[in-house]
Amino acid sequence: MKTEVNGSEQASKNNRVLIMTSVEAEREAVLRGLNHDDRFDVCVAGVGSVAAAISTTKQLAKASYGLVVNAGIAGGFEGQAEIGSIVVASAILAADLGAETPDGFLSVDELGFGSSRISVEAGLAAQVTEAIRAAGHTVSLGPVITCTTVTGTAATAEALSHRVPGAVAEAMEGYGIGTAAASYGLPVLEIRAISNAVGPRNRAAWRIKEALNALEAASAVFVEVL
Ligand SMILES: O=C(O)c1cccc(C(=O)CC[C@H]2O[C@@H](n3cnc4c(=O)[nH]cnc43)[C@H](O)[C@@H]2O)c1
Repeated sequence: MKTEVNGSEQASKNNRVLIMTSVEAEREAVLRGLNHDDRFDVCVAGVGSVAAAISTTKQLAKASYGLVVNAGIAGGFEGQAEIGSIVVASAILAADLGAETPDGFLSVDELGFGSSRISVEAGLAAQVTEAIRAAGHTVSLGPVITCTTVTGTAATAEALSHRVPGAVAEAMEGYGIGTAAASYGLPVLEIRAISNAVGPRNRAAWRIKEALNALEAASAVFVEVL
């Protein structure tokens, strides 16, 4: 739709935001942070890229948005994102989409079958990061990887951080949600709160409550910047 502003015709911007989480507990944390702002729809995507891509596509077919955000909890890479902190993706990468060879991993890009990378709006990601920091929270901006399998050994954690230098966090839906958003020509962001360290499996050490509190705090910032 075009509107007349100060005598010049400008495209009116759709300011509605679709936020996709993996599970209901994350959705509730985001809703608490948003404080009933009706510019935002918050939907459960399911776990894993495929479920998330399908759910996102279905929601995008039902209503019109200007931005899609994947929000939830995640594993943080050692030295990059501590438990209870927040990460904002500078890019979303499908880190295990490709082929294993005796000489190492080949991404789908290297295989010539597409792209394992979803770009985010760099300016907006930086703005959200700054706003979260200004609100007094610990936040890192960096690549967030999407994996089909939650990492459970130090060897896999190390291989992934070599594969994606500077990766700050690992989750399971960003690439699927980003692919759905891109198919509608929409920008995407991925914002996660860290519940556990990426490495040897220790489910008892996951700090889900702490991460959900951080996710709620990050979501309160969305109201001002998105
Ligand atoms: O048990 C609960 O109360 C609970 C509450 C909220 C979320 C959960 C989940 O298990 C969410 C699964 C979701 O979390 C992401 N995630 C978290 N840590 C990792 C990780 O180390 N590696 C990969 N993914 C991680 C992921 O996106 C899952 O879909 C439970």
